[in-house]
Amino acid sequence: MSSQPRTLIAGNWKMYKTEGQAVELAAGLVAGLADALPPERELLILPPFTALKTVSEKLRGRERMFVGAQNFYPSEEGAYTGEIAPSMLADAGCTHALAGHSERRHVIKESDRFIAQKVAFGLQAGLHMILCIGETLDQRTHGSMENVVKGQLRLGLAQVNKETVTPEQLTIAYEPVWAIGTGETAEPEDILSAHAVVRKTLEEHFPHCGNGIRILYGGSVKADNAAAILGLDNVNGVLVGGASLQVESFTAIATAD
Ligand SMILES: O=C[C@H](O)COP(=O)(O)O
Repeated sequence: MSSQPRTLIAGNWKMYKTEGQAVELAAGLVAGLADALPPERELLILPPFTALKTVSEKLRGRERMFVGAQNFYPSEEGAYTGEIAPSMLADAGCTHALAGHSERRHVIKESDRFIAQKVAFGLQAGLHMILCIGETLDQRTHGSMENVVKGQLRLGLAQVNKETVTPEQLTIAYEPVWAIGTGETAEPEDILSAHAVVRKTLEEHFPHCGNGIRILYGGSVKADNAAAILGLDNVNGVLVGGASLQVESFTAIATAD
């Protein structure tokens, strides 16, 4: 890529917020960030399914503000009780989606193969895909961070068309499982070393565009550590959970400098 990609500030609301609460939060973010979001940044909100449409309506017409889905099923339509298709997400105003979040890997037990299907299907359906990867505490203490990160990346990207994919379509989020929702943020050197592994693997996997694909950090990002994290090499944004659930903290993260 010739120009620097915009920094992505993403808020994953997980299974929080009723529709009314979600719209109130979205309205607060729009009011707080309409004039304050720095020009080189983009904001992405990932609400629960029931609030996608109304949150999208709140953000409609706002520059550099997007709505995404936390999950979907990789099929156009069909007898998949309880699931949702990318076309339905697009209909609700979604432009982005997650795949491989640690809670889906470890709680729902999604496999690397299924995650890979979602990444490829989501891209074909026109969604900007965010592939989440990251090691557990046990894997880290056994010195396996690098192998886990490389493996999840290679497997998760295995079905992506290497010739046609662009940095405008794909983002990676590195989220060490031990730092998610624990208040324990990775140290700068942990983030630097993991993101360097991700970058090198991306450059090997996608020789024509691996250097331009954004890499987000996620795991206990807060208003008081966001600026330092966003200033690190190979950190092109953050994926925020708990601190994205309040207007004040998420606004502070989105404007942190
Ligand atoms: O998707 C977001 C991550 O799971 C991080 O969550 P957290 O900021 O609550 O640690």
